[in-house]
Amino acid sequence: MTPAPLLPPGPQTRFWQPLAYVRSPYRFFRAIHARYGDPFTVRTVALTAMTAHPEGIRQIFTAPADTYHVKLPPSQRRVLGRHGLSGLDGEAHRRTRKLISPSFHGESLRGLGGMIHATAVESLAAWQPGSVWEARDAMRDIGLDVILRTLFGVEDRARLAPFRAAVLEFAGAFGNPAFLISALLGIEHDAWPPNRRLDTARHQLAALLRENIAERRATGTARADILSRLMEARYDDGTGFDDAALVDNLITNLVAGHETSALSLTWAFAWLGRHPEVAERLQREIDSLGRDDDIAAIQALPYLDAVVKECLRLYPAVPEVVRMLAKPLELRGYEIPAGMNVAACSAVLHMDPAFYPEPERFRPERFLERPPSGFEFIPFGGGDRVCLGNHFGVFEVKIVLAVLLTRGRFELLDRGPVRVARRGFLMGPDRVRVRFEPRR
Ligand code: HEM
Repeated sequence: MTPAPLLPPGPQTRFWQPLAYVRSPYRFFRAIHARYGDPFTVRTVALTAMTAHPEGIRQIFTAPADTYHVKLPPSQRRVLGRHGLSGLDGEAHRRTRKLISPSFHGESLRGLGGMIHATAVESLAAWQPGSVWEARDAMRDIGLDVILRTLFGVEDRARLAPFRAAVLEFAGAFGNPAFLISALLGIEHDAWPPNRRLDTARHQLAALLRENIAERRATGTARADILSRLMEARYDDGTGFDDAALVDNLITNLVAGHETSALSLTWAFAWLGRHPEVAERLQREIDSLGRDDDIAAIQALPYLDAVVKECLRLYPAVPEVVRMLAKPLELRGYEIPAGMNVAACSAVLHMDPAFYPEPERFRPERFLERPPSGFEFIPFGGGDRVCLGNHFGVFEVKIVLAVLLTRGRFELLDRGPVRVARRGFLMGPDRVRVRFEPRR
């Protein structure tokens, strides 16, 4: 009989761990790391060997692609579909990513700046002076409108309403706690109400997207949005995405992209309201531009860049980046067997005083004094599956913040200790109420 492999140390309890993980992954990972060292083994959704050390993270992110495979659980397939990037692995993933990636980077991204700017300006114009809003809701509305314009290409006012309703219903269905709990428990029946609500919502959204695609195929209208770019993209053999792949990739990006950016913006309000000295320095830098529609100038502001990174560092929306092993992997002296998961733990790495002195403090200056390496700062994951929207997300957050701070004044009403809450699959700040006054 072959001996069981020696895994990194970790607690032995079976039931307490998933519960503690679901309640607060930050507290859970930090406590276990402090007790057992690095790497460590935990039982979250599955048995997982984790590291928060840059060397271990390098080993995970630079391993050959065939070290890992993707097995989307049925609940995730229900949300993302069968033909989107997240469900692919190996060569199929590499090929598809190569085809999609240019639409989210470089020239294509620069072309989207005007749409994001217009979305932020229109949202702000609708707010009443003195109104109080929950930052998460307001930022989510902006995030959804950004998606509708940049990804789906919906600009026509008359068509916005049904699209917005379909996206909101779909986002509500996959973020519904009842759906998340049933997904964790493996309840997959089509007739189960949370599953049925999700299927119906996805079906309606997909129908609108297919209609939009068919119209473009018929009229051949070329536009600056991402859907147009995806429709024009070609593999080396001259073929492109069929409708099913277009729809699933648009929906994948909607799921992966709308709430993550909105949570980063919400964190910005939570932190700036508690740190007036940072808010003043940022305001001076943004005001120095004199206008808020010079997209290239906004992107080049060093302090704005540092503020956005510090918001991404403290409580990363995805506290651990997981890979499923198809082959054994050497992780800091341990051989982790195929079938297990490995994970890079940003929740612990981003709090390591060796890289981030006084890690609990919100201090954007740290990114100007000592920019971290790619294995010391991982809010977007890394390696072959690094977030497809890493540039898009930061680009969007910077434009929206620049517009809001140029045109508005914001007073944070909830100034107590920072509290973090689960937001579906993600983590984000709890209760960030803000009072708005126009500046000009
Ligand atoms: C601040 C905003 C965002 C954060 C913090 C974030 C974070 C992440 C993380 C941690 C991953 C997993 C990466 C890995 O496994 O190594 C990921 C994957 C992904 N993200 Fe993002 N994301 C953000 C914005 C976006 C946006 C705006 C989009 C698209 C519009 C997007 C699309 C995706 C996609 C498609 C994947 C899967 C990539 C693949 O499997 O190849 N994300 N994101």
